[in-house]
Amino acid sequence: MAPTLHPSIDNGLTKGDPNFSGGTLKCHCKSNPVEVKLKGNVLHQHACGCSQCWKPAGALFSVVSVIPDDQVEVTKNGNKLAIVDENATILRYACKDCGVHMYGPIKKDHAFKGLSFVHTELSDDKGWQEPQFAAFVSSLIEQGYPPEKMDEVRSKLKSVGLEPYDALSPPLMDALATFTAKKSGKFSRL
Ligand SMILES: N[C@@H](CCC(=O)N[C@@H](CSCO)C(=O)NCC(=O)O)C(=O)O
Ligand SMILES: [Zn+2]
Ligand SMILES: [Zn+2]
Repeated sequence: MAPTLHPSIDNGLTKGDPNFSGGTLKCHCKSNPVEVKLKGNVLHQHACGCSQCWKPAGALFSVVSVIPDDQVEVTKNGNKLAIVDENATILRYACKDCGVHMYGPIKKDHAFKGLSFVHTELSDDKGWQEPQFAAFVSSLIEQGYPPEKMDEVRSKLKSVGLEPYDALSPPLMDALATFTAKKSGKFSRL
């Protein structure tokens, strides 16, 4: 049987709306849910197989994207939020009651500083950018997934139009590498 990647990609992707202007994320709490308003559409939406991104129950992958920090506003029950790991690059703010990650800014010196990681499946609004690729696919194995089933996972990702990578996509990896080269002064030698 084909593996369950994520409910929003298992049966094919839903195209986003290029004119979409944002919406509200809600955590899974039945009462007093945390709400986060996103004042625009997201960028670089992707499936992520890493161990740190929040995944819904039963899913192998997270679906995660970024949005500029100034387009993120906690609008309800922000007192329920706490940072999952203060030492991580992405400071993931999760609901202390249901565990859902609501937003994750990067505050340290980094190529993606100024962007927050978010999960648009927490919103009922329609039009969010569709996933563009699959990242950190081999990381599934680190979490106990059988290596011999990885061909099946990669085939299923490809069948829905998601190119599998074992890190981020090449343009994003190039952006990270460019940042590193600039920081270390390597560009001055070229
Ligand atoms: N094998 C590790 C990889 C974790 C990892 O590097 N994750 C990336 C992508 S998260 C969204 O795309 C990352 O940038 N992490 C920084 C952070 O999480 O703070 C694993 O599976 O844990
Ligand atoms: Zn909650
Ligand atoms: Zn991740």
